[in-house]
Amino acid sequence: MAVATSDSILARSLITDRRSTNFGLKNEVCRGKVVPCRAGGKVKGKGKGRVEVKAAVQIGGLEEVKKAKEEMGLDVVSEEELREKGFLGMRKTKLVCTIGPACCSLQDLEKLALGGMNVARLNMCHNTRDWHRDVIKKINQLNEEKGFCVSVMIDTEGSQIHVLDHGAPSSVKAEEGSTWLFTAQKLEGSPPFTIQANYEGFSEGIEVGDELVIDGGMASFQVIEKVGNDLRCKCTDSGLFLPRAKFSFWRNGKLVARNSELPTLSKKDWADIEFGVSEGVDFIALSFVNDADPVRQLKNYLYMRSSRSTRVLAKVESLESLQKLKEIVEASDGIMVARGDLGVEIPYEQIPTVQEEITRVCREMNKPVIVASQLLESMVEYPTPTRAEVADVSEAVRQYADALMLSGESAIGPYGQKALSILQMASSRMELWSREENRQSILHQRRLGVSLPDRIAEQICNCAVEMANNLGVDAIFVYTKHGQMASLLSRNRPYPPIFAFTSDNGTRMALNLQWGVIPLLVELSDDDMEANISTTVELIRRKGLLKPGDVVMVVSDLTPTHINSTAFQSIQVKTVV
Ligand SMILES: Nc1ncnc2c1ncn2[C@@H]1O[C@H](COP(=O)(O)OP(=O)(O)OP(=O)(O)O)[C@@H](O)[C@H]1O
Ligand SMILES: CC(=O)C(=O)O
Ligand SMILES: [K+]
Ligand SMILES: [Mg+2]
Repeated sequence: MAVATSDSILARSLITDRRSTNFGLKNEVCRGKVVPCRAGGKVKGKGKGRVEVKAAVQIGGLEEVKKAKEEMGLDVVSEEELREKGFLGMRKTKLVCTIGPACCSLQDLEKLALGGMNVARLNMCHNTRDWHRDVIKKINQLNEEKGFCVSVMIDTEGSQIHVLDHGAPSSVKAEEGSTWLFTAQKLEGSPPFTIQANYEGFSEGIEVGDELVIDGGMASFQVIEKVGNDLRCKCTDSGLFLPRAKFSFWRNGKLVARNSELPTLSKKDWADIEFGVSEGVDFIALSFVNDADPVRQLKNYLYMRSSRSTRVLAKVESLESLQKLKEIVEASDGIMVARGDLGVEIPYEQIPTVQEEITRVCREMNKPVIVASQLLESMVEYPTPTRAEVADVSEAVRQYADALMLSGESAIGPYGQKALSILQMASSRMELWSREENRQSILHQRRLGVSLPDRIAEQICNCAVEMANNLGVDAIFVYTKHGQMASLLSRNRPYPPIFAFTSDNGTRMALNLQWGVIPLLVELSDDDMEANISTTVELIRRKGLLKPGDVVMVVSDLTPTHINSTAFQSIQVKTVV
């Protein structure tokens, strides 16, 4: 298959390559007549356009178009966005909100859904299972009754050395020069100058002279004496102990790595996972993954439980996980760059480059990536973000992260909805900017590498996106069972949005996390691709969202059940009439 430097060559090479069975393409690759155009040229009807694409089938006029079930189509938020901003104006970067006491009522959840929340995250570190169950119930209710499409993620507690909740007051101050006892012994109440750790072995291997850092720099201590398993420490840099403050130990400027001693999946985590499976959550995010083993273990478990539609995300938040990044990405269904805890384990100044690297590896290996923590941290208290926070959000969007996440900003802050609208506006703005930037220096797919197992599907999607960008089509329609083709298209970060039609609800909810993908649940035929195309185009057209002259690129990978059926993998360009 030719990789061309201009759309016309690409388009013609696709059209003339009708025999391309050696590439696994049994169907026609592309239908239509293409004349040369400049990159970014817009295809619209016949007028003065430099490109003319004729639809092989007159969409909309077909008698056999099935009456699509309204309730299964487009979610209300995407529909409204499309109506207001058109195809190109649709936001591509997905938004995750952590649900906490500040936003757990049905009304608050609805406002977040309306504000563009794609995934609701429940952090199992906090609150009771009944509380989490109640939130999940409300989200399901909103999806079913009001036409939203919000996926649910649970985030495990994982094992980490931290300060036990010390009850009121919520924070304790350590002054420089003061001496403190750190212990894992169970104590009555909160004795002064004493800090309780959650893990008995917290001081194993720690020596006098080591530095003990709280929350990655909130406060620092020097170990001056070891008494049994307890540590007596002198405060060298004053600061606060917040609830569940994290410990890290440093020696000669290097982290004394401790995470590998702790299980990634504790008994409580397994119980939380069991809870998540029984509640039918869409994603399970594993905290403190150090290598691929716990990810594989959980995926096997889900397979055995016949809960294959639950996707497993690995949180990268330890030094160890960075050393095993590729195997973790490969084993998981997606990654979260958990910058909060990562900042406890590596020096702050390394976070931006580490984030960029993780984002790059995920895209190369075709796994969605969430950038999380402190995106708009000051909004936990204040109604406006700092300019630096907006710049950080925009940088993550420019890096083409699949999703951005709010933590305390939505869970406990009074300005959660506003924080969400800032993520939404900042992403839309930066997406527009990057699109313009890319038009000038077209991103070559070579940069993505060719590392994926399904090379045919990968190549089809790469070419389809290049063609879609060059032709300036309005939307890409893809028909997919497990979401593979939709995610391969998303990986290329096309200019137009990707409407992914699937008959599998698990696939629909998982695709909610993928950049630029609008997942729709529809009944699809395994054998009749033309019927699928006309049904779905009609679904969007009847809502008044596709107009005559709009151009849709159609990509499919549905495997037919009839051996003689020709529909296989195909790219088609269709003009709505
Ligand atoms: N369900 C909840 N109930 C009460 N408080 C919550 C809840 N979820 C989050 N919070 C609060 O919001 C803050 C930020 O939430 P978040 O869950 O993102 O914490 P985190 O420490 O970044 O995550 P992790 O524990 O996974 O590292 C927490 O410190 C906690 O106070
Ligand atoms: C999100 C999370 O777990 C972190 O940033 O540490
Ligand atoms: K967690
Ligand atoms: Mg964390």
